[in-house]
Amino acid sequence: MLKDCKHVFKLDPAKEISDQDLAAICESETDAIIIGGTDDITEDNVLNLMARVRRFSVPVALEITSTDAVVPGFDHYFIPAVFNTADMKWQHGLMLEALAEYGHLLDYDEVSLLPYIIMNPECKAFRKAEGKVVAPEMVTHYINMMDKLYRTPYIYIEYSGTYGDPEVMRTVQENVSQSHVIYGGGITSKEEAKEMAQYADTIVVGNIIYDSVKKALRTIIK
Ligand SMILES: CC(C)=CCC/C(C)=C/CC/C(C)=C/CC/C(C)=C/CC/C(C)=C/CC/C(C)=C/CC/C(C)=C/COP(=O)(O)OP(=O)(O)O
Ligand SMILES: O=P(O)(O)OC[C@@H](O)CO
Ligand SMILES: [Mg+2]
Repeated sequence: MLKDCKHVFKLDPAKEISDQDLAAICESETDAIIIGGTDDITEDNVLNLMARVRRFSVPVALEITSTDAVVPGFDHYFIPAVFNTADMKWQHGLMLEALAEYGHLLDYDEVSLLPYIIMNPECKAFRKAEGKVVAPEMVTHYINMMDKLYRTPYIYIEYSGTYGDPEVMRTVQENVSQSHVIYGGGITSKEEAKEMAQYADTIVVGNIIYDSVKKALRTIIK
């Protein structure tokens, strides 16, 4: 689903957003909405946000971070897999348990793996997924492993909450051959969006929505 998307907004079901701001986001020229977050994700808040976003025609996907909060009716589902983790449960262990329990309900055409390298050690997702710090000289090796050996469909370079290092993204771009690169983290302006869009196929904009919808809308580059 993200393969045709240059710009995506990520909405957090645990955060409040007014109808007016949500309409501005959903009626913007963004290519898609992902609903997802790390903490306090419940069936209720996912269902509520999905129903509100569904009033608009923008495609909407769910990033599953809790098996208790999987709601039918999304256009697509993403399952995160963290590659720089100290505990493989965050790469495939939880996924395998979920498949053993719920696999019979899955339509694999509507589900994609979302492989992450989490670069910001301060972010919630890094802490939750027991991240291992990635030294700049290791970026190439992660990319070669994921892109050329695992041949993952996507590689999500996650700086959630902080603006990333363009040199790291340049290294990613120079080494990737087939994976679709997603960049997310700290984008708050058109200039930052343009800079990261040079290196990534898709850029994801999240937190700024909750500080200033006006600024968030300016990150849409076409
Ligand atoms: C209808 C249908 C599809 C039914 C399917 C039935 C079903 C339940 C199938 C199960 C599917 C499955 C295999 C699920 C596995 C789920 C699982 C537990 C995966 C592990 C998730 C994981 C690795 C979480 C780690 C954290 C992480 C990478 C989160 C990603 C999102 C992210 C980075 C958000 C940004 O953080 P944020 O919360 O915004 O932080 P701030 O507040 O600081 O901004
Ligand atoms: O919230 P921000 O920092 O914009 O990051 C977007 C997204 O990559 C979070 O998963
Ligand atoms: Mg967030």
